[in-house]
This record gives sequence, C-alpha cells and structure tokens, in this order.
Amino acid sequence: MKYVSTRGSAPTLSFEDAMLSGLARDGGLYVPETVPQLSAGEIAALAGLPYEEVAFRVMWPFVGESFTEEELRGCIARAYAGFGHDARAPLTQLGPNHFLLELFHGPTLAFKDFAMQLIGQLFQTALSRSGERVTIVGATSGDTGSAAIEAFKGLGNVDVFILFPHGRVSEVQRRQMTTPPEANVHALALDGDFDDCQARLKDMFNHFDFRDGVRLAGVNSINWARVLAQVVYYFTAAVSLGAPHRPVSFTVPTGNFGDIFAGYIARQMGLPIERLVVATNQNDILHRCLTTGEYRTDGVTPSISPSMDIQVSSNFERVLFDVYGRDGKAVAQLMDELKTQGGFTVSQGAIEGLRALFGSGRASEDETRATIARAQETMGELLCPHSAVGVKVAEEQGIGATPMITLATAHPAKFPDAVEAAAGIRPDLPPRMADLFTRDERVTRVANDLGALESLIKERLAK
Ligand SMILES: Cc1ncc(COP(=O)(O)O)c(C=O)c1O
Ligand SMILES: N[C@@H](CCOP(=O)(O)O)C(=O)O
Repeated sequence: MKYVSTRGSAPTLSFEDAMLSGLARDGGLYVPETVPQLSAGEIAALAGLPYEEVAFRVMWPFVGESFTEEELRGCIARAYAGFGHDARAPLTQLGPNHFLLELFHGPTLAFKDFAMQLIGQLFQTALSRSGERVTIVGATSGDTGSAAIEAFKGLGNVDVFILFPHGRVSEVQRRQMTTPPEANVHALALDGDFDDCQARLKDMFNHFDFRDGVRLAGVNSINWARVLAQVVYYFTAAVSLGAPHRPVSFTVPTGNFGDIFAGYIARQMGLPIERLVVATNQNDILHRCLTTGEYRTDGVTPSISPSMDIQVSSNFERVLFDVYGRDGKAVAQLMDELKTQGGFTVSQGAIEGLRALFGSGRASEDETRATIARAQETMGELLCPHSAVGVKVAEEQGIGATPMITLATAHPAKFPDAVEAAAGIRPDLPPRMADLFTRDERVTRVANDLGALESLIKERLAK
C-alpha cells in the first residue's frame, strides 16, 4: 500500500513513512493510492467481535509491509487496554432510530484517544526499530493536544510540543496539557486562535531546514494514521445496527474534517453509509461551503464548543482531492488561493460531488445550549457542547427509517461550565482525574511568530 500527496508533487511513501512524515513535502496531505475494499461477507463477519479485532481487520489492508501482523495486533491491544468501557465505543439510544456513539471513554475523555493511543504505540514500535528520535509538534483547539501528551509523555525517543490558543480552551483541556510533569512534554499557549496554531505548524513543516533539523513529526489529523484509526468505530457502530444488511447514517460534529473524513473512508471501503452529515457550530465555513460552493474564511468566533472553533479545515483538502478527480495541481491552486486570498470557489462539478457525499447543518450557541438542556430533560443524556451540535443537526436533518448515529466526541466533564450553564448539572470528572485542579501547571506563553517558535523549540531540544 502506497500513499500519495493531495498536491501531487511529493514522493510516494509507505504507511510508516507517511505516518512519521505528517505533512507531505509539497504541503499536501497523504492519502492511500487506492482504498481497500471489505466485501459484504467480511463486514458481516465483524458483528460481535471485540473492538480490537475489528480494528485489526479494518486497518491491516492499509498498513502494507510497514508493520507485521503481530506488531499491529500488539499496538492495538496496548492502545485500547486503558479505555474505561469494554466496548471501547458503545452505542446508546437517544430516541426512535437515533443513536449516540460514545467516543469519550479513553484516557483524556475525547475521541482523539482512539487514534492517538494507537499512533503512540505505532511510533514507539517504528522508532525503537530505527533508533531514531523525533520532535512532535501539534496544534490543538483543546483535545488533540491533551490526547497527544497523554500518548507520548515520558517516551524516550520523542519530544512533544503542543500549540494551543491562549484563553480559548476549557480549563480542563488546558490543565490536561499543562499538568503532566514529564520533561519531554511542552505546552505552548499561543497568542492567536487555533487556525494560527495550525498555520504555524504547517509553516514549520514547509521550512525544510527546521523540519529536517529537528526531525519534525506531526500527530494532527494531517497524519493519515490518525484518520485510519478513526475509521474503525464507523464499522463497529454500523455493524452493531445491522450493517451490511441495513444501511446507517452518521452525523459528525466537525472542525478539522478528520473525523468525518474517516467516515468517508469507511463508506469507500464498502460500509453502507446512507448519509454522512457535517455538523458545525457557529464557525460554519464547511456548512456554508457545501451550501454555496464558496469556501471563505472570515475569522474564528469563540464558542462553547471550542474544539470546533476552526475555519481552515485541514482535511477538507483530502476530499477536494477526490472530487477534483485526484488532480494535485488543481488542489494546490485552491490551497494557494486560500492562503493568499482567504478562500476559493469550488467548481460546479466538484460541489455537486461534495453534495452527493455530505449533508450539512450548523447549530448556533443558543441551539447548542437548548439541545444540552433538552437531551438531559427528555433523554437523560448529558451531552458535551460538541456532541450537542451533532444531535441538533441530526434532528434537523430528520431521523428517517435509516438509523442515524451521532458521534459523541467528548465527555461533558471536559466542558463543565458550558454544560452546567445549559443543563443546571455540573458533570464530574472520573475519580482518576479528581486532583486535576490542584496539580501544578507548566506552560509557556508564545507569540504567533514562526521564527520565535522555532527558536524556542530548538533551545528546548538542546537542553
Ligand atoms: C470534542 C470534539 N468534537 C469535534 C471535533 C471536530 O473533529 P474534526 O476536527 O475531526 O472535524 C473536535 C476536534 O477535532 C473535538 O475535539
Ligand atoms: N479539534 C481539534 C483540532 C485539531 O484537530 P486534529 O484532529 O487535526 O488534530 C483539537 O481538539 O485539537
């Protein structure tokens, strides 16, 4: 299995090299050359299997010769052993034909743990084989950072630097990033928003002297391995509701487009997904784009679902690559317009392609709060604000004869103030995190300045 860049002019890589590279050297994102198929029989055979076995069967065709079967199975087993639910990603029912896929039973209480715990294991396996040391730099609006720190803290061959937007993550998210005492972890609070953090990260990847000098690696969903690990729970959820004999639909709270892109890959592999719905908060660039064909950034407005406060949605590039007929030059041109003019117009053919693939909707702040309150009162379900955006949009789309599965992407206790304000109930953190608010914090405030960031990282690495 080989991986190609969405901008068409970077070297083709193996799974392992694509994973360790993060961003392609032409600025694009890696995608598989072809998407492996699972037959209806193979999908039916997933029913009733443990999550780990489904994970192996879904991911193995993508891994090629990068890892042995034994290595991949070992990584999967270790990745999910610490999850707080036997099913790993259990389904609960919200109403007639509406289900919630709980993705918050991992160590940092967000869906990011599914991929991050696994790639922590895959990185360790690959790096201990090669003896290499890498510098991971990640950009986060709150959850990727804490999941990455949890997965990589204390590892001997990795340093982790996480850029988060100062003052724009919840206190729980911030403390998850700033309280781990391990010396290889560095939390950096950047003066800017998440898009600034992600832009500086991409600048570092495109600055080859720095990139090669520190052996830069990325664990955001620009990394294909992140997306791949997230494909698995689409299969477990769909199969438990009758796939492949019965189609299902998914609504996905969306920001950087990684999670819904994983659903798109599951559908390409043969999973019968009828509707795949993008749910955005008031930072609704994706909903606007799907509605109007114009992808235009107009600044991030902070919301009560801060992890989705994103306007430059990285993985959208991956789906643009497909709807533009895998024309890397056309994608490079669009991304250039995005950088220089703040947006682009999607061609008629491509927008029709996108609309055939995805539905979309948005939830305002009031709608999100009202959904949290109503879900608690009528369904007994305390939702985090991101999951509430999903539930609101799913309901608005109409729950029909096909089961609708909304992804619950984080635990409500990560956003206690917003949830309490909406539902009148303050969600508790699990007992293992009870002392989070009394632990010492370690964080460096940084300017939104590439040169200063690179110098700081190099200084820290030299110590
Ligand atoms: C809780 C939560 N929900 C939803 C999202 C959006 O997911 P994606 O960025 O993959 O679209 C994020 C951030 O990625 C998140 O942390
Ligand atoms: N919402 C994310 C933003 C980064 O997304 P990623 O999936 O590309 O890592 C976060 O919580 O950090």
